[in-house]
Amino acid sequence: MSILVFGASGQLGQCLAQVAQERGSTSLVFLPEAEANILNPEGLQALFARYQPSYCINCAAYTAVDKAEDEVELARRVNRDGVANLAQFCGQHGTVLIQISTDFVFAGTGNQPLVETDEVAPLSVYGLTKLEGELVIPEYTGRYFILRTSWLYSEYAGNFVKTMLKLGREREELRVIWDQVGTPTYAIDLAGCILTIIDSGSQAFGTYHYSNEGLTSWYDFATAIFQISQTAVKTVPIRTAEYPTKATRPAYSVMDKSKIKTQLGLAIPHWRHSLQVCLSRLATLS
Ligand SMILES: NC(=O)C1=CN([C@@H]2O[C@H](COP(=O)(O)OP(=O)(O)OC[C@H]3O[C@@H](n4cnc5c(N)ncnc54)[C@H](OP(=O)(O)O)[C@@H]3O)[C@@H](O)[C@H]2O)C=CC1
Ligand SMILES: Cc1cn([C@H]2C[C@H](O)[C@@H](COP(=O)(O)OP(=O)(O)O[C@H]3O[C@@H](C)C(=O)[C@@H](O)[C@H]3O)O2)c(=O)[nH]c1=O
Repeated sequence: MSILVFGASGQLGQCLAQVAQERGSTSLVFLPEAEANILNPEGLQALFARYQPSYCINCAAYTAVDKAEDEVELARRVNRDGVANLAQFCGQHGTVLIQISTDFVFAGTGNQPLVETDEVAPLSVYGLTKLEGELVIPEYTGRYFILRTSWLYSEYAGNFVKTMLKLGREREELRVIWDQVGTPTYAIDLAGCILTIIDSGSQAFGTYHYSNEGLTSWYDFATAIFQISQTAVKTVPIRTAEYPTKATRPAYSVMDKSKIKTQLGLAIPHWRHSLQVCLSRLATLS
């Protein structure tokens, strides 16, 4: 059995490589973007013909949330058209597609944990194009898992935790938004979830929510990062309006994970526990 991983050099792609190695999973094929551009149908056709994959994990995406407001067409090509290309080849080859999506498909105007069937209404170009990527998949295949996740961080690539650690060392004071509430997700845990889905051979296709357990604000998340890493920096809670950004983010994007926990029997770690794991790994790397 072979499992093709697209976007292998990104954050989640690298986490998948780490977890696959830890679990001794040898079926994953990590494809560099030069060989596996999801916007290149000829290249994809050759890869699918060569590997005849049982699963295709799409970690490739346009993820620069603010920049996407100015690069709408590029974001749409990667987040919608690239996904359509993969879904088409998956449909033709009987491959199960595992697509990663985002809490940013929601407007976040509520205050109750979001379930998979809740109304979507993205506030940003990134969120809209990720939603378009979700919607295009069933046009080509019914054999897919869409995993919506939120606030990914890890030892790899750029993310909020690494940004806070860097800024915490450089500055005396940091101002961080406290009126956006969600749940951080350690990308290593998400990678484990993806491999568990594959190992289970589950045919319960559809859309699922996955994050760590619990909820927090960016401010409380930053405070926890500094407390656990023993970084001495003053952290000031501010409102969203005091931190203007090009893209609008949802104010409340906590996702309910009952569906994935029930279907797969998953035990999901609390965000604070996983943050401790990540920070201790980062400390050994520095
Ligand atoms: N990061 C987060 O906080 C969250 C992410 N997600 C979703 O999780 C998934 C993984 O995110 P994450 O790993 O953090 O993202 P990254 O930005 O770290 O990785 C995305 C990867 O996709 C690559 N890529 C871009 N365009 C193409 C293309 N045309 N063909 C092949 N590869 C391409 C990028 O390469 P390059 O760098 O060269 O452009 C990059 O290596 C994405 O679907 C994202 O939308 C969901 C919720 C939260
Ligand atoms: C650096 C910084 C950010 N912030 C705020 C801005 C923003 O609301 C929040 C997070 O900022 P970032 O730019 O790190 O993260 P952002 O790009 O908004 O993260 C999102 O990425 C995409 C890909 C997703 O899919 C989402 O789930 C989410 O993880 O923190 C502060 O308040 N103070 C600061 O010093």
